[in-house]
Amino acid sequence: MKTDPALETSRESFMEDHFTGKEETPLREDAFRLSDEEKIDRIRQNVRDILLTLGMDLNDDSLRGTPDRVAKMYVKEIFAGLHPDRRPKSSTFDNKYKYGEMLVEKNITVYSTCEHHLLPIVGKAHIAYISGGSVVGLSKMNRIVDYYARRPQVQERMNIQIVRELQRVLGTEDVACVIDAKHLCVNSRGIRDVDSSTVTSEYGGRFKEEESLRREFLEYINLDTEF
Ligand SMILES: Nc1nc2c(ncn2[C@@H]2O[C@H](COP(=O)(O)OP(=O)(O)OP(=O)(O)O)[C@@H](O)[C@H]2O)c(=O)[nH]1
Ligand SMILES: [Zn+2]
Repeated sequence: MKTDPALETSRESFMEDHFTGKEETPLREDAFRLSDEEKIDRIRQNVRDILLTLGMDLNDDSLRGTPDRVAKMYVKEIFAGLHPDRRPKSSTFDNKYKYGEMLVEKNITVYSTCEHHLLPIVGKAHIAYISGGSVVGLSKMNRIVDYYARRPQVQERMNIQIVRELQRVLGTEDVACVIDAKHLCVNSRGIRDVDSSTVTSEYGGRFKEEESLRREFLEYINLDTEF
């Protein structure tokens, strides 16, 4: 594990050049004014109101704990990735073995929540990068996906956020991510098309420039995509 000053500088200049803010989750300025416990208290009451409005009897044994369960689930689980304190610490290592080919971490499970309907998005993310001097622990890629998934999301933004974070951590633009996911707002309600899924991609650096690299990546993850 290391903090290479040259890499730090390249990360900083990368951030200045590329982090435009457009891919940021739209948050209010006072998003973290309330503590988690205060948020849970409020949401518990809000969920209670929704259920009462729907006519549910909250004295029923099975329903009594629902407002509390939902409030805790929102704050501590499915939307926990809104809090910057929960951004995973991604340790990097020297690429001592000089591995110069792409590394692919595929079939990373994605559980997210569609911000339009607050229904689940379930799928797989596939990540590739080419080391520019440092390598990242494999599990950190899964952790980065999980962090950005635990927010109200649209798939396109989540895809870009994952790539930007890995570019920052690795100090290289040569990062790619493809996400294939089912949106329950499409599958279980509305148009109710249970079979459709959504594929998004974000290619940085050499992946954007070199078709052969994109093709190699897609071959590794077995997706046939036309360019
Ligand atoms: N681009 C994008 N759209 C999404 C995502 N998740 C859900 N949507 C879409 O957001 C749209 C919201 O459209 P609206 O017309 O406001 O909502 P709606 O009346 O519930 O639409 P229907 O789902 O068609 O019934 C829907 O078409 C959803 O399929 C996403 O991750 N990315
Ligand atoms: Zn939706």
